[in-house]
Amino acid sequence: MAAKIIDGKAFAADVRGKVTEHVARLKEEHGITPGLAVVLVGEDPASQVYVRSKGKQTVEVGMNSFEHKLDIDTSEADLLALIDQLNADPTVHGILVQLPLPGHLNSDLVINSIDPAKDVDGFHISNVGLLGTGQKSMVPCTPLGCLMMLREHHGSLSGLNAVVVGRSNIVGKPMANLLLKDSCTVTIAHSRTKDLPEVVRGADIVVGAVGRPEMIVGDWIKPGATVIDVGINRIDAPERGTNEDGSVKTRLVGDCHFASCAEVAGAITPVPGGVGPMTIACLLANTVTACCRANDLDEPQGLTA
Ligand SMILES: Nc1nc(=O)c2c([nH]1)NC[C@@H]1CN(c3ccc(C(=O)N[C@@H](CCC(=O)O)C(=O)O)cc3)C=[N+]21
Repeated sequence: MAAKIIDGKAFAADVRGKVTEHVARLKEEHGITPGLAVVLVGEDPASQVYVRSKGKQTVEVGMNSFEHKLDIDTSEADLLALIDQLNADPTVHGILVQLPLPGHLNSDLVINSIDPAKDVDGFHISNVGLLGTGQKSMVPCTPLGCLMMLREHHGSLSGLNAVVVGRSNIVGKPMANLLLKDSCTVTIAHSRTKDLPEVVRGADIVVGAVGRPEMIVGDWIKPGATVIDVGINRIDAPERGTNEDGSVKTRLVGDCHFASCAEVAGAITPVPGGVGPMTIACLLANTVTACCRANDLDEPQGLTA
């Protein structure tokens, strides 16, 4: 195995350390405690795990965590009323509505009702437009985490060929905008791209965000390229045996086939332990950034795009 493994867990711990220092300074020098509100509608088990993890880490870095758990059949009006209340609450600097929402709720409408200044996910159309035009915005957490790891590994990204595989609003598109802003030559590819392997072979930086388990294989990777794997896919792992209830055990894999990619790449992020932990760390970083902006204070260095 040739590639350097980029340790997202360690990197995330480092980001949380910086966030902790900033939070302490905001408290001491200004008497302000940043606050993050997380809204979860319904009881999806995976979402519950993420929300718990976010709340725990928010408290660990010294911020206030406000969790709002709503019934699965909550009406759109009630959800919008809660968001209005959080928008108006001066102790809340960041608002995250856990996605996906139940089908009867219009997620575009809900997300766009969040005050853009508190939109720590960076999903509000106003933040999307600001990022797309190179203006100051809230930047989506997953692409921001990927960018931080890429900058740390490469120093400058200027002139590098980046291929983003996946065109989602939450990862692919904002990732492409951030890479463009750092002067990469950017291609957004996806599952229907003609001759996708050949397109990926041209990349110095490959970002896998297509949501298909282990689709990107070593044979597609240019020797020495950096591979950032955003995918989190749970697949059956019969080699691990069965659970007590007789169901087959599972494991997490990325969108990149780790073993074969790692033989060719110069550096690669693992799954788990890569992009995932950085996503939550960047959510905390965005909350501090939002808090500083709301109070006309200098923003933390190195925690924004
Ligand atoms: N409004 C909104 N914003 C989000 O940012 C958001 C969301 N909704 N809905 C769900 C997805 C998913 N997501 C993850 C965050 C951390 C890990 C993470 O830390 N994963 C670990 C462990 C994974 C595990 O063991 O299950 C890892 O990759 O190492 C994964 C996934 C944020 N999301």
